[in-house]
Amino acid sequence: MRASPADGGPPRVRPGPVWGPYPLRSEPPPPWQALRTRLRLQRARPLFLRRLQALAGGTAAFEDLAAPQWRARLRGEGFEAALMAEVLHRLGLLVQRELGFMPHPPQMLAAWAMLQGSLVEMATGEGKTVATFLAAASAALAGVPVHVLTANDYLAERDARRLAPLYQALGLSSGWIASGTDEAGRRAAYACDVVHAPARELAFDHLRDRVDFGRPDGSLAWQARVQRSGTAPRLRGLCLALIDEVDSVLCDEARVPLVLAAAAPQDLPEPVLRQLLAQAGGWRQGIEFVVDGAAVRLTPAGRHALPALAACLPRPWSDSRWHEDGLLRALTAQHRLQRDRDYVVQDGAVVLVDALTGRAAPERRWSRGLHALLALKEGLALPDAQQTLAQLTYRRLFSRYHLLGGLSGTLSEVGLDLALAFGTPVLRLPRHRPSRLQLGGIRVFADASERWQAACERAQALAQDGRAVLIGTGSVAESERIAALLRERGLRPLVLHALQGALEHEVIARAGRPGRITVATQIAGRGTDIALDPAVHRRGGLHVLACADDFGRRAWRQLVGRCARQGDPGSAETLLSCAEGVLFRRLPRWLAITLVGRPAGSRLTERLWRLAQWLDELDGIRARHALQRQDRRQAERMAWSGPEE
Ligand SMILES: Nc1ncnc2c1ncn2[C@@H]1O[C@H](COP(=O)(O)OP(=O)(O)OP(=O)(O)O)[C@@H](O)[C@H]1O
Repeated sequence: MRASPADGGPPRVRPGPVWGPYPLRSEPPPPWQALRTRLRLQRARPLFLRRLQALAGGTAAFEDLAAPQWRARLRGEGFEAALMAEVLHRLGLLVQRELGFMPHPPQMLAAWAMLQGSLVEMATGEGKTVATFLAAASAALAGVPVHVLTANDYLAERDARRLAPLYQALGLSSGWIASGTDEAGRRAAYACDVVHAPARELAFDHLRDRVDFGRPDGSLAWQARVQRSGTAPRLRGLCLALIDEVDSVLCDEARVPLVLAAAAPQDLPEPVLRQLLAQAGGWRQGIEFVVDGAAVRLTPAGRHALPALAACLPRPWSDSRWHEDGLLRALTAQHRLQRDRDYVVQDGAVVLVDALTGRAAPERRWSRGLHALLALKEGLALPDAQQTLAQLTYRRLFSRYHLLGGLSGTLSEVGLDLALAFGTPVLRLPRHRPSRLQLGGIRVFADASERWQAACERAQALAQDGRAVLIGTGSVAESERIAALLRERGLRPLVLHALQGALEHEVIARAGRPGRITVATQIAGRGTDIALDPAVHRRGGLHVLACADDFGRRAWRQLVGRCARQGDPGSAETLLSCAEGVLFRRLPRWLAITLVGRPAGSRLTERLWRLAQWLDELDGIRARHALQRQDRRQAERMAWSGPEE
């Protein structure tokens, strides 16, 4: 393991912590900290920008940063505005040499604000990758171990590979981790000054350290355990996290528990599971049970039928409470979870599809027998059961970092939520260049088939005109459906979804060509940078067709943000069905139907759709805070026993 900063005396990075051998913050900063940070940023911002301006056209060179006195100044003075302007200007010169463009002032401001403990909203396509590099390199020069966290393997690898020569030029080491990285590779990456990793991988490595060495509090007992084990912890502490698409990680994924599990013998006998599936298969939706959002509930008729069915099972499974619980799960497997929407079958196993990103998540499993029920439903071999070793949520993990920074194009909707949870303000930065996005409004259709037909017609017309088209859908199944309709018209769409994994970058590389139609789930909604062919640029750029019934406001903004990036031209329109998704769930039926056929620019449609999305977001915020409270209570209860973080 590489020496921690504490070995050579802790860097005096202000504001911030004294880095310990494996430092952890015991509690997240209080909410009022957000206000303090915001005021500090507001006060120092003019000075920072003036300094930056004064440096432009000067004789500074990025090679200066290799000199020990710059590192010493950063360690001693911390990330103060005047010094940071000097450092960031020099790092900008390095970016210019390696990538061919000078970072613009909002990118520099974003980097500085993150090092002050702020989250930053920068419009999609404004260059968050470079802003993150500027912050990561500055902190690494100060001797702080940096974790740059992304939503998935593809983005971690893409950014790490692209930025590696820049880190190298500064004499810094960098590494990256993906889901397939082996133990030695992980250890080598964590020993680097900057490591790029998907948030999930880092969280699991932290959990593994927790299981191997106990609570990493730097105490003598902990140090003794580390020494006895003969190996070192994988991570060098939770010092600075820079999270790309921070709202996705801290809000959308906040409710997904990260469970470190080991294989255990299957405790549910296969014949019992098969019987439950058969019983659930004979039940009808609306008669014996109803599907209510994500949950399945029994109707009075269903309850009435329970005792007779329970009696068919052997003891102890015929116990009424166990049977009801098992049957509800079997109903979920039979009727609520759908193949190619909620899960896919890969290499003879059921693989969960992340509802947010549309990506396959092989490391995630449904608990309490549901995964086994799905495998049997699909005629696959029964998977091993899992035993929980440790568990954690992203909110708990990231509240343990000494310094938390992050960027996203969509933060304003959740600014208050994040300030309350992490004590971090959200700084909104202006666009560097005015947006050339042409928003084509929203059209509502009576049902999904009508909408898909309209989307096909529109995509065909635009493709014939030499534009590139991106159609955003809500699921793998929807993507396949519209792709089939397009093929019937003699078109050859590219399809980007959960089943492709490694092919993702190839699809994205071709998506900006003239006449190209790409169909994608939310997989394309974040971080995807579609390079435009010059011919497409001349024709008006990429056109996004958002067929986004279930998209929240942020997911929709991210999808639309795939076009009109960095001052490019681009356009987008939204096609909704009032028979499903957020309009169906949140508006009375009669009201949703009145929106069908209204002109695309209708203010009423726009307002009602936004209201419906806002109600969904509000429910999400409530649920996240309830979970966080529960998480804290659980952690307090379990503090003595070890497995929870
Ligand atoms: N200062 C700059 N000048 C010119 N081009 C830039 C600049 N900064 C970044 N870019 C380019 O802009 C494109 C978008 O950058 P990037 O993918 O980092 O954007 P983003 O803000 O992360 O987008 P998203 O929100 O969609 O993830 C990239 O091709 C990048 O090379």
